[in-house]
Amino acid sequence: MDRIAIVGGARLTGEIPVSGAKNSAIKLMAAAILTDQPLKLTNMPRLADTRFLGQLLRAFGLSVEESDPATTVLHAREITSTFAPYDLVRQMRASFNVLGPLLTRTGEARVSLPGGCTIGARPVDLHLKALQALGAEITLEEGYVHAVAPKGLKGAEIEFPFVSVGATEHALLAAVLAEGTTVLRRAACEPEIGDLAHCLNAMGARIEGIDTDVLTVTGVSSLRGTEWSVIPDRIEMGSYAVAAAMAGGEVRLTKSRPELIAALTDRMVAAGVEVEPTSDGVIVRRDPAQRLKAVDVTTEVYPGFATDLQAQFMALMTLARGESVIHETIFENRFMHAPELMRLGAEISVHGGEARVTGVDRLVGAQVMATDLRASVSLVIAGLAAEGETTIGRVYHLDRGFEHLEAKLQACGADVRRIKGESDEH
Ligand SMILES: CC(=O)N[C@H]1[C@@H](OP(=O)(O)OP(=O)(O)OC[C@H]2O[C@@H](n3ccc(=O)[nH]c3=O)[C@H](O)[C@@H]2O)O[C@H](CO)[C@@H](O)[C@@H]1O
Ligand SMILES: C=C(OP(=O)(O)O)C(=O)O
Repeated sequence: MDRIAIVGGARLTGEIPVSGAKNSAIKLMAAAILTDQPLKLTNMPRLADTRFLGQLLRAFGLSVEESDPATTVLHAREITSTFAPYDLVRQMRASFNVLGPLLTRTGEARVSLPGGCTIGARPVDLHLKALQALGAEITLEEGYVHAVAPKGLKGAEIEFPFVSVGATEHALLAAVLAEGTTVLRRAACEPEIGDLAHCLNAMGARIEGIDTDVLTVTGVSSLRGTEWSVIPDRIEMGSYAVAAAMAGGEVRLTKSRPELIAALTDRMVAAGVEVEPTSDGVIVRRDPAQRLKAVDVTTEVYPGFATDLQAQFMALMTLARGESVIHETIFENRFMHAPELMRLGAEISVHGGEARVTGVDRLVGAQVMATDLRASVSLVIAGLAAEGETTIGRVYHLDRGFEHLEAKLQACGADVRRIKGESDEH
C-alpha cells in the first residue's frame, strides 16, 4: 500500500486550482443512466471514486469514455444489466444511488446494500422510503435491495424526517421520469444537489426550487443528453485553505467560488487567518510566527460548517492558543482522526459528538494512519506544520477524493512525496 511522507515546516506559497467536485461528479455520472443519449461531463475529477463508479456503470452496459482535459462521456444506449454486486458497491457508498435511476429506466434493479462505513452507521432507510413513496416495491434479500416498479414510478409528496444529501439526490434521480408531480420537503440544499438538479433540467427535467429545501419535480417522459461542467470541489478547496493556514504562507485557490466555503472561512478569519475572496476563489495568508486563536465549530447541513471539513479544522486548532470545542452533529463516529492527531502531539479529548482541542506549541512528525477520506487529509495538513517527518498509511482513502494532492502541494513548496507500496489492494 502507498504511503505519503511529509517533512513539515515549509511555508506554502503559490496557486492551487480546485478540481471538480467528487460528490457532484458521482451523482452526475449516475444521471447518465436516465437517458439513451450521451451525457458529456467536463471538469471531471480523476479519482478512485469516479473510477469505481465508471466500472459499475460499465457493468450495466454504459460506455464510459474519458478524454483529456477532465472530460467523461457516458452513454447508456442500452441497459444490459440492473445488478450492482456487493464487490462494486462496497468500494463506494454513493454507488447505491444507481438504484433509483436503474429502476426508473428499466422497472427493476438489484443493488447491494452499501457496506458499513467508519464514520457512522449510515443506513439507507430514507432512500428506500422515498423510492417506496414513488411506487417502488422493495424487498431486502441477502444484503441486496431488490426493487421493482412494474407500472412505473408515480409522483408523490415526500417529507424527509431530517436532511439527507444522499436521499434527496436519490429521490430526485428517481422522480424526474416519474408520472406526475413530486414534492420533496426538508430536502438537502448542498451545492452538489443544485448542480445535479441543474444538469437534470439541462437534460429536459422540470425541477423547481433548486437550492431551497422544497424541490418540486414535474415528471417528464424522457430525458436527452447534454454537456455539463461539474461544480468546483468545495471540500478540496476548504482543505487546501486550511493547509495554507496551518503551514503559513500565501496560497491562491482558483477555479472555484469563495461562497462555497463561506462557513469555513468565517471560522478561519475568527481564528486569525487572512482570507481574501477573489473572482474565482480565495487567497489565504498567514504569518506562521503569529499564533492562531482557538475558535469553536459545529457541523451543520449546508450552508453551515461542513462535516467534511471538520477533521481539517480540528488539525488547524491543534496549534491554536486556547481550547476549541468541536461539535459533530451529522455523523456519530467522525472523530477517528483525533487519536492519529494525538500521535503528532495534539491534545484532544472526545466525548460523544464533542471534541475539545487544547492548542499545543508544536506538533512532531510520526507514523499515522488514515481512517477515512477527510480524516486522511487532516493528517496531511497537520504533517505540513509538524516538526520532522510524518508518514501516513492507508492513503487509498485520500485517493478517493483528492486529485493530484502531492503535486498540488509540491507546487506551493511543500515537502510531500508518495512512497509506492507493493499493492494497493484494500
Ligand atoms: C458521496 C457524498 O455526497 N457524500 C456526502 C453525503 O453523504 P450522505 O449522502 O451519505 O450523507 P447524508 O446527508 O445522507 O447523511 C446525513 C445523516 O443522515 C443519516 N441517514 C442518511 C440516509 C438515510 O437513509 N438514513 C439516515 O439515517 C446518516 O447516517 C447521517 O447521519 O453527505 C454528507 C453530509 O454532508 C457528506 O459528509 C458526504 O461526503
Ligand atoms: C464521506 C465522504 O464520502 P462518502 O459519502 O462517499 O463516504 C466524503 O466525501 O467525505
